[in-house]
Amino acid sequence: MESTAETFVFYLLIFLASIIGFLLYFYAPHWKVRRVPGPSPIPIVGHLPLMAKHGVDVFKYLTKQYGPIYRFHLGRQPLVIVADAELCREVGVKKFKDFPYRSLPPPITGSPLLLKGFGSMREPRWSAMRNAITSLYQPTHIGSLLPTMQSCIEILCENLSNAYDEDINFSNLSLRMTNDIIGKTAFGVDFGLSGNPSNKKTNETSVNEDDEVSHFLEQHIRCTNSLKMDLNGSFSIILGIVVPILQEPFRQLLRRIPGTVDHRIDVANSILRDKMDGIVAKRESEPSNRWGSKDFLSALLNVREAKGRALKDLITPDYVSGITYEHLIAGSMTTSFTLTATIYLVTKHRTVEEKLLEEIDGFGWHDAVPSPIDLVERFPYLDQVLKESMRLYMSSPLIAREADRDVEIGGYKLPKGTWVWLAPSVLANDPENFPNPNAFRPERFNPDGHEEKLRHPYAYFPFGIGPRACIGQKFAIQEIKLSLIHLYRRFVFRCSPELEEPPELEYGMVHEFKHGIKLRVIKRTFT
Ligand code: HEM
Repeated sequence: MESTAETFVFYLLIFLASIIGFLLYFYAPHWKVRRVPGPSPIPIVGHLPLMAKHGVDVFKYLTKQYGPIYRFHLGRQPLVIVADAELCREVGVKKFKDFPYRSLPPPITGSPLLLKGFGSMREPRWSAMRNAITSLYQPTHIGSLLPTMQSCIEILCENLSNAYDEDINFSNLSLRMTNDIIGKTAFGVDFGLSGNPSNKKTNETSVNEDDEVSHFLEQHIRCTNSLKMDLNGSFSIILGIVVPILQEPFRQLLRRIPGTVDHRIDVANSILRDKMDGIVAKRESEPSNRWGSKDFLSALLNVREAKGRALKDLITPDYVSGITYEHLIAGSMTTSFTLTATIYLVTKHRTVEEKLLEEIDGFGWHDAVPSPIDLVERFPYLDQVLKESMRLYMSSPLIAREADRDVEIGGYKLPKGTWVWLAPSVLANDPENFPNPNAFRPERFNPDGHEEKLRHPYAYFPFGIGPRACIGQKFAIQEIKLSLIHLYRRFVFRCSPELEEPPELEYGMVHEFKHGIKLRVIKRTFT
C-alpha cells in the first residue's frame, strides 16, 4: 500500500516537474523581453496565426497599435520588432557592434549550404571574407558582367517577341532570366532556363537538355520551397519554430525515414551540396581556365589563392560552395520580384509609363547599349521608378539581427541573444516620410524634390542597413535597369484579364507573387 502511494507521488512529481520544465522552456525567452509591449502570444504558436492571416502586413497593424518597438512571437521565439527610422539606424549602424549578426530562423538552420553562406556567417570569418571579396561587387567588376547580363536579357526579349497577343506569366519568365544570369555570372554555367528562343515559345516550359543542370536546379527549387517562415515547412522546420530544442533530433530522425518531407529535403540538400562541392573542386583543379573567367566562383577561388595562407584557411571549399550557392537564393528571386513589381506598377500607371519611355527613347538610337556608367548617370527617372516600386513591393520586408551582448534600444533593456528584427516595409509606408503612401508616385524620390529632402535618411532601406547590408546591391540595380531599358525599348505591357488584383504575396525568406503576374505583351512600333 505504502509503495503504491510512493509510486504515485513519484509520478506526480515527475509530472509536475515536466509541466514546470515545459512552462520554463516556453516562457523563459518571453520573460526576458516581457517589458517590451506587444499582443499576448498564444501558447506554442505565438503570433503565427496572425502572420498566416495578414502576411507581413501584420507588422503595419501592430505598429499602429503598439508603436515603434514591440514584441512579436514567432512560435516560441520572441522577436523585438523595430519600426522607426531612428531606432533602425541605432540597431543597424550606430550599435552595429552590439548587433553584428543575423539571427538564424529554423528554415536556415535546416539548410547545411545556407549555413555556410554570408548571411549566416559570424566573426572573425565574416569580416575577413567580406573584405577579401568586396572588390568583386564593386562597379569595375560588376560593369564587366554587363555583356553577360545583356545576353540573358536578349533571350527574354526574343521570347517575348514570340508571345505577341498571348498572356504571359511575367514572374516566371523573369525568374528564369535572373537564374540564368546568376548561373553565368556566379557559377560560370549556362543554366539555359530561358531556353533557345529560336525554337521555343515562351509559355511552354523550357526543357533543359543538360540533365546535370536541370537535376541540380530541381533540387534547388525543392530546397527553396522548403524555406518557409510559417507552419507550411517540413515537420522539423515547424518544430524548430515552436519547440526549437527538438528541431535537430527530429531532423536527424525524420531524414532517415523515406516518404517524409524531411527525407526529401535532406536528399535534395545532399545532392545540392555534392554538386556544389563537385563544381568547386573541378574549378579549383583548372587554374588556367579560371584566371580568364569573370564568374564569381572563379574570381573567389582566385582571391583565395592570391591572398595567402590565412585567407585560404578561412575560405575553405565548403564555404566557397555555400557562398556561391547563396547567390542563387539571394540574387535571383529578389531581383526577379523587383523587376516584375516594377513592370506591373508601370503597366498600371500610364503617365509614369509615358515619362519612362521618353527617357529610355531619348538615350540614343534603338540598339545603343548603355555602359555601366550610363546606367548610373543617364536614367534619373528610371532610378525613381525603381525606388518607388521597391518601396511598395519590398522583396525583404524584415531584416534580422541578434544582440551579441546586453543592450538598450528605445528605452528597453534587451539581453544578449535577443532577436531584433527591423521592419523596413513598415517604414516605407509611413505617411510622415512618404505622404499618401499607397500612391505609386516615383517623383517622390526626385533628389531635388521637397519630399526627398525632408525624409529621414533611414526611412528607406530595401537593401538592408549598415555594414551588413546587401553586398549585391549594385549587381541587382545594374541588372534590373538594363532589363527595363531593353524591355521598354521593344515592348509595353498591358494587364491580362486574368491578372489577380491586387496580386497576393507569399513570404518565404523573401517576397514572391503567389500566383505570378499575368500580362499581355505589346510590341512597340516606331515610325
Ligand atoms: C533587388 C535585389 C535584391 C534585394 C532587394 C536584396 C536585399 C537584401 C537584403 C535586405 C539583405 C539583408 C541586409 C541586411 O541584413 O542589412 C541582403 C543581403 C545579402 N544579399 Fe541581397 N538583395 C538583392 C540582390 C542581391 C544579389 C543580386 C546578390 C548577389 C549577387 C545578393 C547577395 C546578398 C548577400 C550575399 C547578402 C548577405 C550579406 C552579408 O551578410 O554580408 N543580393 N540582400
